[in-house]
Amino acid sequence: MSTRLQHVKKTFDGFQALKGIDLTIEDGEFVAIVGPSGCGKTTLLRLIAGFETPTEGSIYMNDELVANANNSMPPEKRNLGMVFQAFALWPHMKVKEQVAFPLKYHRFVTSSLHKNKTKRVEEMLSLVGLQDFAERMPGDLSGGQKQRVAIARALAPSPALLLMDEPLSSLDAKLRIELRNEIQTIHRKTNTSIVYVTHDQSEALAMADKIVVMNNGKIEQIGTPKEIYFTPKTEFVAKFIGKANVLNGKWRENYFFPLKDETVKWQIPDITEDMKRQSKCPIRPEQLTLSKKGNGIPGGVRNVLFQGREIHFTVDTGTNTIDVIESIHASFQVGDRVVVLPK
Ligand SMILES: Nc1ncnc2c1ncn2[C@@H]1O[C@H](COP(=O)(O)OP(=O)(O)OP(=O)(O)O)[C@@H](O)[C@H]1O
Repeated sequence: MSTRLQHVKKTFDGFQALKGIDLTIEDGEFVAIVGPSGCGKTTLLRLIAGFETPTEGSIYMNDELVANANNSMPPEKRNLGMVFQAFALWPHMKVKEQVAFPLKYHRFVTSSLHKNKTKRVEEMLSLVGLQDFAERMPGDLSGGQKQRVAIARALAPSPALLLMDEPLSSLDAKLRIELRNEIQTIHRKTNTSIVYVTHDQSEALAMADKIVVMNNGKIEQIGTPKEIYFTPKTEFVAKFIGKANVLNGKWRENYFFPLKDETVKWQIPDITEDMKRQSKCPIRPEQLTLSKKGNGIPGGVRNVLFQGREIHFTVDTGTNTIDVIESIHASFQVGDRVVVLPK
């Protein structure tokens, strides 16, 4: 199912939480919504789900108008599944009953799924690796297992759109990576459209077909993970996704001059015209290197963080700090005078 938001605004008691959102989620697409706390991610998801009504603008599902300021189709009439941060399982139901529940009550369940509920429950539990846990109660499951049940339950009626709000944020780091891989596999197998809200940019980069970066109730940029990472349109996107350095300087075509001294001239491709107009150059720490001398920005090493696979350096240029990621063979120490160069 495709979902389209057109000029959607949402105001709560005079506070504008969404300031005009235009977004299309194509059929089968995995869209991640990222942004800092309070930027409007959950509000956007709740509007798509039908828990909130837009103050202005329209929402369409498969070209059918489902919501505008005057009318809003309730959640149960939209063909959706939902998974939230809190596991929200019913405490008195066995795992298999939790997954069977929407097969009885979701209004879009096909008659074949409805007739073969037991088989569908088995299928869903094996999809999330819980085939041996059908008889357990939620209280006897770990956090990761609970979230797997919530995913199986949401997917059982085969919804056309799955909405996930920070589904992994209450799990520990190792489980997050494990379930991240599982959600991707599930997406490949089911091809359900997914809208996935997270404040974790690495989750979005790893999982999504398309990333929507939000800030302050607005969309800053929509793009593939590679587009967002390598060609951020704004300083906010560059810093929020992957923590780029944003250097000030002058541009002449594809040449960037980070200093007044124009002998320091770097050739940098693929920078958006927006950033050039602002005389800024977003550059990733791993795209930079340190040297004792050369055609770069001079500074002093302020901090050295050994990370096992790489070393993170912070260089103080007098006006700014620049982050540089080097291989473990780099041997600079705090206090060394260096120059920063593109690799
Ligand atoms: N029912 C409400 N009444 C009043 N203000 C609200 C309501 N719901 C959300 N807001 C406000 O709208 C803004 C956006 O909230 P939202 O929950 O969408 O942000 P978020 O990006 O999901 O944040 P987080 O990552 O912290 O969950 C916030 O300033 C919030 O306080």
